Amino acid sequence: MSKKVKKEEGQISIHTENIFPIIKKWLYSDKDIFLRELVSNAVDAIHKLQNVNLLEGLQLSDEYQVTIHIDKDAGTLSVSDNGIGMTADEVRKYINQVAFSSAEDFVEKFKDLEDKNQIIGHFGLGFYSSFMVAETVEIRTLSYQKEAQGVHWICEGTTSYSIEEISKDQRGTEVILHLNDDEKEFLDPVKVRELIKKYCNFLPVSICLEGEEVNDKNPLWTKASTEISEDEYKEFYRKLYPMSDDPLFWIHLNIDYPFNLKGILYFPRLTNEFDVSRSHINLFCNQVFVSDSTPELIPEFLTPLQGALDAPDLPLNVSRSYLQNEPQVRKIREVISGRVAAKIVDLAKKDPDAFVPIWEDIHSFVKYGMMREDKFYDKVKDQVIYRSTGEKRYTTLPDYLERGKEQHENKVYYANDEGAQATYLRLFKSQDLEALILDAMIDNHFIQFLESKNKDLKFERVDSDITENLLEHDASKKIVTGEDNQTKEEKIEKIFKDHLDIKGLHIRVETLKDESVPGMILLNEQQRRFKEMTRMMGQGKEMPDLFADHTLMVNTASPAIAKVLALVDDNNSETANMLIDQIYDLAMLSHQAISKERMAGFMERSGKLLGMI
Ligand SMILES: Nc1ncnc2c1ncn2[C@@H]1O[C@H](COP(=O)(O)OP(=O)(O)OP(=O)(O)O)[C@@H](O)[C@H]1O
Repeated sequence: MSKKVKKEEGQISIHTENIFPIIKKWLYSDKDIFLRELVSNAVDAIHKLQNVNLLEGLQLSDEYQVTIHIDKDAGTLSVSDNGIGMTADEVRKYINQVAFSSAEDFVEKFKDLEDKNQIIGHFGLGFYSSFMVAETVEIRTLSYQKEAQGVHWICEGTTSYSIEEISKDQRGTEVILHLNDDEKEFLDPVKVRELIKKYCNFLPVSICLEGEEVNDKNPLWTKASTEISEDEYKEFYRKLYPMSDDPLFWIHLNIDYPFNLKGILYFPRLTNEFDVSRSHINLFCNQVFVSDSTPELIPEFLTPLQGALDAPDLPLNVSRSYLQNEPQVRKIREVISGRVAAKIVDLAKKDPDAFVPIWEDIHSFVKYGMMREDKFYDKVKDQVIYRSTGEKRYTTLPDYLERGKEQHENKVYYANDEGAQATYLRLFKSQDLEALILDAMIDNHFIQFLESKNKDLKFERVDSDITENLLEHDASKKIVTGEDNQTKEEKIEKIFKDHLDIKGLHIRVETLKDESVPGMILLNEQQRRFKEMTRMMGQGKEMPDLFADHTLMVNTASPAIAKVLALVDDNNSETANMLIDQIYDLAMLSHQAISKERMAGFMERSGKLLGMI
């Protein structure tokens, strides 16, 4: 029981005389948080009373509430609670000694520190932060204890305080801030409401401003996922991110061991306006908002995740450097990565068709995550799906390889530009060969990565070589013609080589099963990849020419090639050469790689050829 005080004046036990101005100046930029601190203290006081209530069976049955009151005439803002209250001794102990000695520690520790931003996170500001906006602070409090006497404490922004007994009927504490002249914005209910919404929106106790409850006491993450409908998840998302489209999927975390972590993480629908490079998670500590910029809590590849995380074991004034060095934060990241992987597996297995549109939105992140984290790779690798030219629009890699086992064991044919590689894809299709479409920015790296993970696996772009399956192997077609003892193939090769005098161009003559394509360009897979990589990395430097080395594959099955031969036999080399140029230019055009010089010739020649029909 506290000893009786009539009126007492004393010195707050701080040795650093100028502590108030120093801290005020240092913390100026983040002064809003005083309201969060006071409301958190009020909620704590209510929790303490609830605990005592349970332990001592007091059966205090009031509606617990924190009330914020603005008195414009008096220039005050007050935060009241009907919590546990304080006796005079407790005020001396917790306010004069505890609150102020932590302030003193703070000054001692950081007085030489240059970077002010680092300071805020290190210090539990607590009650003391009131002095950032108020010169004079009063506390009026009545302890829950029987026969407790009301206490009035006042401090006018110096190290002096006074404390005296008052009559107070209602249990609990009222903290009254006499706002400084330049802090009158905190007398505006709109501003105060905005601050409560920001910092205290999900606190578990009613917070009232001007007679109205402002907060949502039971945010969705505090409920069991089994009790929440899909619509409720979406509604909560809209509450956090108004104006956003529905999220793609979400994960509800409810972890008690080895640490406490609750929350709902949403994978958003990504639009052009969405900034994928910064963190979007709201971090809470026991439902008190802490920060919306804590990229350390989320694996880098999951930066787009949105939602709320409540980590009660982390300090309220959490700092960047704390998060970077805290082993628990690493574990949180691992848990999140594991849960996202599990969710992806679940979505893919449960409804493969519904998974497709989700995959289209998330695949780049998943692939990036697989390259960054082995564990993540192992968990999701069998769920990765690829767009395919086959009957089913999407396939997994094992399924694709299984289907093509006879024709191309361990080899994956792919296209990364359906337009430019249309001829090749058509050829593949005509022979019932399936190719995958890997046309995202990340796919170049991802292919390389998959090959390094699976030593037997080879990816070949459809235009990198002519697969055996597309070739006609009929020996009778290789019969020697004419007097010069050449095969038809040798003859065609010579005609093309003699006329197309282009640097780095090789001619290869084949007979395809399909006769519709007279010629196509082949680019060696490894050379092309190497050049593409060099291009990607060598910004500003001279770019390697992807076509410095290329092969024109001439298809003897095509009537156009037969025509070239006939024209040569007829000694009409002028028209034969026009056809050869046209075949080469068309093949280059399909790669969008025809040179400016050749383009003019191509257009002119096309006109002439049309006139000859
Ligand atoms: N509204 C209140 N009702 C009852 N006790 C209070 C109230 N506000 C503050 N106190 C007491 O004063 C102490 C000091 O408060 P202060 O906010 O400075 O630090 P804290 O809440 O302990 O820690 P933090 O720095 O994390 O806020 C509290 O621990 C509590 O015992």
